[in-house]
Amino acid sequence: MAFLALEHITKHFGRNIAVDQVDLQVEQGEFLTLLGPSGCGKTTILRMIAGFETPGAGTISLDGSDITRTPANKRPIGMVFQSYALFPHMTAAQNIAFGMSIRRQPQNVIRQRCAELLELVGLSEKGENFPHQLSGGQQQRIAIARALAVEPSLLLLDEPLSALDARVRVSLRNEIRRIQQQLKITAIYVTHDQEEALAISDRIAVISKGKIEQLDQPETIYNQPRSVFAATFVGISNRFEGLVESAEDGVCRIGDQLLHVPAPLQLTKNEPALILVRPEAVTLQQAPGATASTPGTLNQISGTITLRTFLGPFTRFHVQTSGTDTLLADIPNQQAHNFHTDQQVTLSFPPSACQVLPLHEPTLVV
Ligand SMILES: Nc1ncnc2c1ncn2[C@@H]1O[C@H](COP(=O)(O)OP(=O)(O)OP(=O)(O)O)[C@@H](O)[C@H]1O
Repeated sequence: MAFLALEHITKHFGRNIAVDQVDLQVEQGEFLTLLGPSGCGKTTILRMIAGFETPGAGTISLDGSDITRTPANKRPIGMVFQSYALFPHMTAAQNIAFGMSIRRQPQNVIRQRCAELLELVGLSEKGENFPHQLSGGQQQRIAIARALAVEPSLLLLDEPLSALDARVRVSLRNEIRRIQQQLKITAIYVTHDQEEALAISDRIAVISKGKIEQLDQPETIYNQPRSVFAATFVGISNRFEGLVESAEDGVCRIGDQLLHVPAPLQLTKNEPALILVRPEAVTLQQAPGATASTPGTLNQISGTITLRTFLGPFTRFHVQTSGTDTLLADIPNQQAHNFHTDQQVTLSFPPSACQVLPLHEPTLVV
C-alpha cells in the first residue's frame, strides 16, 4: 500500500462539489504537486489530508493507518501556508520551538533541534529576530523549519511562494526541494504555477473541477498531456483544430492544409482533433516554402512575422499565417538575428512534435 492513499475522496460545500472522487497514492519520500487553476479544489484536497476539512466520502490513510477521522493535531503532519502564519510576538527560534514546547520536550533537546533547523533553512544567524525583522523569504524559511520541528511524516505546502517576488520564489523553491530531498520527507505541494510544479516535483497531479486529469512525472505532463486541459494549462502550445484525414497514416486536415502527425492515431477518420505543437519545436526559414508536405517530412506553413520578443534564453516570434491564428516559434538567439518583423517566413515542425487529442472529449486518453 502507498505511504499516503486517498480513496474516492469527495467534498461538497453546499451544493458545489469541490473535490470529486479523487484517488491518489503517494510514495514515501516523494514530492508530489497538486497543480490547477484557482477554485479547482487543490487546497481542499490538501486541507483534508491535513485534517482541517472532513471528506464527505472516501478514506485517507497514512503509513498504513486510516486517518480520515483523526483530528488535525493528532496527525503526524507539518503544514506551511502561503501567509507564513508566524507568531509575531515570538522570535524565529521561539516560533520553531513552539510545537516542541507544547509536546513538553526537554529544553536542551529543543535548543539543539532549533539550531539544526535554523542551519537547515540557512538562517543560523536569525534565531533571535522577530518576524517583522525578517524578509518574506526568510519568514517562509522559518515557517518551513517550524513545520519540520515536530518531525512530521508528511509535509504539506499550500502555495508557499505566492506572496514572494519572482526572484525569491525561484531560489526558495529550489531550497524547498533541497530540504525535502535531504530529509527524504514525503511532501505535497499546492500551486497554480506550472513552471514551479515542473521545476521541483517528482510527480504532478493536474487538477480541474475537483478531479485529477493527469498524474505523471513533469516530463510526461509536458510532452504527453493526456487531455486538452492538461495540454493547455501546462506550457504554451500552438493549436490547430481540424479533422482526422487518415488515422493509419497520421494525417489531419486543418482547413485546406494537411498536417502530418505521429501514426497511427487512436482516432477515426473525420473525428475532430486538436493538434498541439510547442513553440520550441518550430523552426523558421527565410524563404517562403510549400504549404503542404509528404509523410515523414516536415510540416511547413508560410506566414509573416508580426512580433519579435526577446525572452532572455530565446526569442519568440509571432507569425501570422493564412489558415490559422498567429503561431509562435521560439528560436535560439544565435539564429534569431536572421529574422525581423514583416518578413515572409516558413515555419517547420516534424510530425513527432505534434500532440493529437480528441477535441470534444477533454478527459480521454489518446
Ligand atoms: N469553506 C468553504 N466554503 C464554501 N466553499 C468553499 C470553501 N472552501 C472552498 N470552497 C469552494 O470549493 C472550491 C474549491 O476550492 P479550493 O480552495 O480547494 O480551490 P483551489 O484550487 O485551492 O483554489 P485557490 O488556488 O484559489 O485557493 C471552490 O469553488 C471554492 O469556492
